[in-house]
Amino acid sequence: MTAVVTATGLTKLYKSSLALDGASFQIGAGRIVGLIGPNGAGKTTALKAILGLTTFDGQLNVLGLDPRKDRGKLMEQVCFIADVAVLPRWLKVGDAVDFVANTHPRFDRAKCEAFLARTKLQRGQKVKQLSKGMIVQLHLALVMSIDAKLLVLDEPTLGLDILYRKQFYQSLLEDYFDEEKTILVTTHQVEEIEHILTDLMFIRNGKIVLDTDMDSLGERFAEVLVSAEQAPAARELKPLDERQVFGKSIFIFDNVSRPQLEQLGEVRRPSIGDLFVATMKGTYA
Ligand SMILES: Nc1ncnc2c1ncn2[C@@H]1O[C@H](COP(=O)(O)OP(=O)(O)OP(=O)(O)O)[C@@H](O)[C@H]1O
Repeated sequence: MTAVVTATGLTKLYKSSLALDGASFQIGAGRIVGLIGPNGAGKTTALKAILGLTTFDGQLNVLGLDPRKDRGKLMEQVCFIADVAVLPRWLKVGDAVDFVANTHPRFDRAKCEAFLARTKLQRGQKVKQLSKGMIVQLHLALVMSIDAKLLVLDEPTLGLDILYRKQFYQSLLEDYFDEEKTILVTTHQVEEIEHILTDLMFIRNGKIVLDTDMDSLGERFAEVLVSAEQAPAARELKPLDERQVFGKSIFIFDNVSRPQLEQLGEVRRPSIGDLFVATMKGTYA
């Protein structure tokens, strides 16, 4: 695997909290990776470290560069949308497009115009006249039109309606992504990105607690719908989680043999959301 990001023992200590606690992971080229974690888990901090926007301890290599030393060079190949994206209130939509077209060598104006045509945004509108979601739409149109090797998205669809969210992920896949590009995305709306991810990382208290590609995830984890009579036998197999639905139990198992599970009931792959809830149990205890 050609690694685009390699983190080893990534640690970030803020005054009173350990945001990253020795996190280690690798992201390969041509992957779409979801970094998923509860509030305060360290997602934004990890992204900031990757982008050279914060100091940290440990080793980090991004596209062959050290984000601490080579931020300028890195920015030529990386694009980023923050969850707190800000554009000047006086800026007109058309001027924003012109500005990026004039300053970024990898910006494709025609692509940007095509993205904007799918929104209600008008060239003459000022940022202060736009709704929250429309500002995000403008930001996404600008960033998705830059041909970057690594695209980092921190909660990219925050404040967007469901129609646009679906459209965004679809066009991320169809119009942006190719095997030369890598996307790292954080979101709390996991069910919406499930179908586009090639890899999944769970982060909790600054540590990576799950790091898997989606194919292996389906082999390792299983969800089984079990009748009340079979439930005690299922519990014997030490499930990760159990929840009740209409008098039946749904169990999630980690690394239990398929034939064994098939005797208990219908086996399927758990959704990322259910796996997340099962893995993160006790987070707010
Ligand atoms: N500038 C800062 N100064 C001090 N502590 C910080 C700072 N930024 C983040 N933290 C702390 O670091 C930890 C991780 O924060 P981070 O923003 O990385 O979490 P997150 O996973 O992105 O959370 P969320 O899903 O809520 O956005 C939290 O405990 C937070 O309080």
